[in-house]
Order: sequence, then structure tokens, then C-alpha cells
Amino acid sequence: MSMFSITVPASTANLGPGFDSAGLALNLYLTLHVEKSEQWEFVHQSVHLPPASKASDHLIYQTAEKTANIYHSQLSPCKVIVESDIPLARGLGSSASAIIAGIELANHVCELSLSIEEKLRIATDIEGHPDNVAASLYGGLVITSQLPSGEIEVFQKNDTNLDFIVYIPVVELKTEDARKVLPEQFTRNEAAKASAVANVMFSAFVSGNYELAGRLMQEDLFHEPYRSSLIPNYAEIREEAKIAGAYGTVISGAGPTMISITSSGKGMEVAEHLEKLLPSHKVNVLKLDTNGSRVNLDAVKHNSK
Ligand SMILES: Nc1ncnc2c1ncn2[C@@H]1O[C@H](COP(=O)(O)OP(=O)(O)OP(=O)(O)O)[C@@H](O)[C@H]1O
Ligand SMILES: N[C@@H](CCO)C(=O)O
Repeated sequence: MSMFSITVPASTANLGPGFDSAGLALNLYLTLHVEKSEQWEFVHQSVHLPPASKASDHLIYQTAEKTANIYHSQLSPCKVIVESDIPLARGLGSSASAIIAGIELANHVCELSLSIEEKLRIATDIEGHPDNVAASLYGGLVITSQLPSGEIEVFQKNDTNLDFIVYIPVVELKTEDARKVLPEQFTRNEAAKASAVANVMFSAFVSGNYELAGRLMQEDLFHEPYRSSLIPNYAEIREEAKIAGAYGTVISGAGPTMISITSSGKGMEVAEHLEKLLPSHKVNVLKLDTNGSRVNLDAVKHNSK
């Protein structure tokens, strides 16, 4: 019988101009079933996961160990069965979900009683930016800003009544590679224009003006123009999703998945239209996850935050 389980949602980062800042949790999940054992062991039970590596090479274990070390604590060995709906290296926050799972694992095994702010700080240090990890941790829509002091400010909103359509190609694209094509610097003029798009887009999104938000999502100047050539069917997906009724379509995280937003209930229509045009993509209609990561003790749901 499992001692406890950890559930972490997938996420989509950026939403166009919210590069490295905004994220949204989606109802695909990474789940860990954890029980005490004589030694560390990971077992993968998902078509999305490669065979498990030895614990010391496993991102979830490495994160748990780092977390335990920060608090001068010792991880006692566990057997961890990993299930996942989240495809790897597709722009749906698989690495962020694994990092949050590792932090929750250490928090529970070492009885660290970490606050959500502490979890976010550790996760951001490991992932490099707070967008995906904040969404997986808090759930909902999150808009974050890491201040020069290292402190991370988080705005969170849960009541977004939308459908999300994801177009997942067969190919992987590592975030590391998708970041290499981005410019190191912007001029003041370029930065002002790109920020202006983000300002209007997120004000519209948060206030529920999705027509305007959707148009501005597609006007990003921070990353989409540089990454579009890496994304299979980029222009076609944007164009056809618009024709089918989507508010807007952008690269999900670092890609290669693209994501559209539609009004609630409209997602299936857009998905069916695009499915016909994209025979080699997997097209899913998803909803917002509003819970974020959670730890369940035995069968009794218990939120550890
Ligand atoms: N459940 C997991 N267990 C172990 N390692 C994982 C797990 N999920 C992701 N990873 C590691 O993270 C890598 C993918 O990270 P990457 O940042 O490239 O993509 P992503 O997180 O899926 O996409 P994005 O950050 O654009 O949303 C995988 O190749 C694997 O090394
Ligand atoms: N903000 C990140 C998300 C992927 O980790 C990027 O676009 O590179």
C-alpha cells in the first residue's frame, strides 16, 4: 500500500508575451506513489516516460536531495512509482512538474513544513524561471516577477472559464535548444514595444476580455518571432484555429506544442477542425487546473500547502 501520493499538474508558460513570467496549470498530471523502502528506487508506469534511470540521475530525486540539503535534512529511502500524462520536452512543463514533485517529496519525507513561497523559491532556482513551476505549484493562472532581491511576487487567478486546445507534435524540442535562438538583448525601443503588448494582453486576460487578450497573445515580440521556425505548422495552426473560433493561439512554453484559448465549450469544435489538418499531431482539449500540487495521505486527500 502506498504511504502517500503526490499529484502535480502540467503547465503552459508564456501565453505569448508573458515570457518567463506567466503560466497556467492544465489538467494533465504527474503522479508519484511513494512508500518507504530499503533503498531508493524509481519505477515508471507511463508511455510518456522513458525507463527509469538510477535514483542519483533522476530529476525528481536530484531535486528532493537538493531540497533536503538546503534544510540540512536527510532523505530516507523510498520506492517511487511514477505515472504521467505529461509528454516530455513538448512545452507542457514536464520538467517543472518533476521539480515540484521532488520538492513535495522532500518536504513530506523530511517533514520540512515548507511554505508555498519557499517551495517556489527552490523550484525557480532549479528551473531558472518561475513561470511553469509557479503554475504547477499554485494552480490557475499565475503571473510572476522575480525581483532583484530574489523575492518572487505572484499574482494568481483561478476563475478563468476557458477551454485550452493543445496541438502536440511527434517531435521533441528541449527548452535549452529553444532558448538558444533568442536574442541576448533588446534595445529600449524593442523592450518598450514588447512590454506594451504584454501589459495590454494581461490586463485584458485578467479582466475577461478574451477577444482582446487573444489578439494580443499573437503579437508577442519577446520570443515567438524567433522560435516560430522551430515549430511544426506554426502559421497554419494559428490561422486555422482563428477560423474555427479560437481567441488566440501561441507556442506553449518553449514549444513545439501550440495552444489555443477558446470560450468554455467551444474547444472541441476547434480541436476537431485542427485534427483533420494535423494528422500527425495529438490534439487535446484541456481545462485549467485550479488546485496546483497536492499530497494525498493514503486514500484521504490532504493538502500539504
Ligand atoms: N517525470 C519526469 N521524471 C524525470 N525527468 C523528467 C520528468 N519530466 C521531465 N523530465 C526531464 O525534463 C526534460 C524535459 O524538460 P524541458 O524543459 O526540455 O521540457 P518541458 O519541461 O517538457 O517543456 P517546457 O519547459 O517548454 O514547458 C526531459 O527530457 C527529462 O530529462
Ligand atoms: N519561459 C520558458 C518556458 C519553458 O521552460 C521559455 O519559454 O523558455
